[in-house]
Amino acid sequence: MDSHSHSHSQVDGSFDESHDSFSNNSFNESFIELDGVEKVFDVRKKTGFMRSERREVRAVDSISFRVARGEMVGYIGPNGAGKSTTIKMLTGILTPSGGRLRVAGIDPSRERTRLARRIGVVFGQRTTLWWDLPLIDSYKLMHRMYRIPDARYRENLDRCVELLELADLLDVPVRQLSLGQRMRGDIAAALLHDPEVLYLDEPTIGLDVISKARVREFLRDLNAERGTTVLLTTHDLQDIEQLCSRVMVIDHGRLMYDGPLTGLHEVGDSERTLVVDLERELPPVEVPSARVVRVEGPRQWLAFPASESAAPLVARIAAEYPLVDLSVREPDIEAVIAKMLHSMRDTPKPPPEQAERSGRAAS
Ligand SMILES: Nc1ncnc2c1ncn2[C@@H]1O[C@H](COP(=O)(O)OP(=O)(O)OP(=O)(O)O)[C@@H](O)[C@H]1O
Repeated sequence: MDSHSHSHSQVDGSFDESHDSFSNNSFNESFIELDGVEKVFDVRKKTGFMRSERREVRAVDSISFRVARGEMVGYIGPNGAGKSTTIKMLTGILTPSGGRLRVAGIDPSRERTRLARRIGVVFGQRTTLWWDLPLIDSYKLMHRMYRIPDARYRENLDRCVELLELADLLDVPVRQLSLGQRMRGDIAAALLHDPEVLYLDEPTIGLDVISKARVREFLRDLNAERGTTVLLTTHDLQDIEQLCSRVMVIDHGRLMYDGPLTGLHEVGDSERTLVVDLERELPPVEVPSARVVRVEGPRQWLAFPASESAAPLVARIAAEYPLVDLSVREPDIEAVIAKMLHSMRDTPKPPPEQAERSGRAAS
């Protein structure tokens, strides 16, 4: 998908009609387009009796990016960075204070209802399902609300029920579902009308390992089979690792990085941890490119660069030590972002070739 490289390069927030992405095919392919988009909230703070102060909160500050049809992109950042505000503008719930925004060629805030037929939204912390009704009744209501043709509705419902394992849950009132069951129910609800783009806000939050794996597998299949474009907000790095070839980092309303996850690890020098269980207590393992950071009896923790594969390291340890078991732990997303932002403040920008290779860090 070569056309994406054009969108990666535009991170300065300027909107220029003559920009190359408007004069070649990538314009037609890009499904989501933001050019210098801003959202400023006016916040009034009481400062005394009958007195208040007006303050501006720049939740989104001149953000520009393109997402091509069929891409799966992670949209991450610290709390309050502006992620939800961006998603709300993309769905048309909020109107931008400035800049230009298009989804499938539509201005979301002007034509919210028309766009609603083409997008699906899942908020991990809230449900779009009717709390007191059995799951199937919510789906029936959506069938009518979105005027989904009967055959299409049946087909989509059957598919979701099968892949998300909902058969036994359809007659259960939503309030009785577990978090993981409810999440699968919500994902199905967002897909009944065949949306071309799916916005997912924390889709795996609070789920156990098995439910997470099931949701991720479903999303991967959906993207592969239907070419659904996915924009994913998450605090779980494994969501990004397993689903997204591209990740955007936003901080204080600004786009700070746009590129592959490995590039993000490189910019921040982040580390993963290999936890090995040896047959018995031994001196710290000695292998190149990893260092032992903790030892507890036969168990040892080795830190290694997150941008590198664990496979050679594992092979080496398995060959030289009495290995019983192992697991790889990802750094948390907050730590990766913090390191990246820190290193960007401290070091001059990388030369363009390097930025191109390892993803783009924007100022
Ligand atoms: N309706 C509003 N009125 C005033 N300020 C707001 C409003 N909505 C969001 N903000 C502010 O805008 C900033 C960005 O908020 P936003 O919810 O988009 O962040 P976020 O990246 O989604 O954070 P989180 O990860 O915590 O959900 C924050 O400072 C927030 O307080």
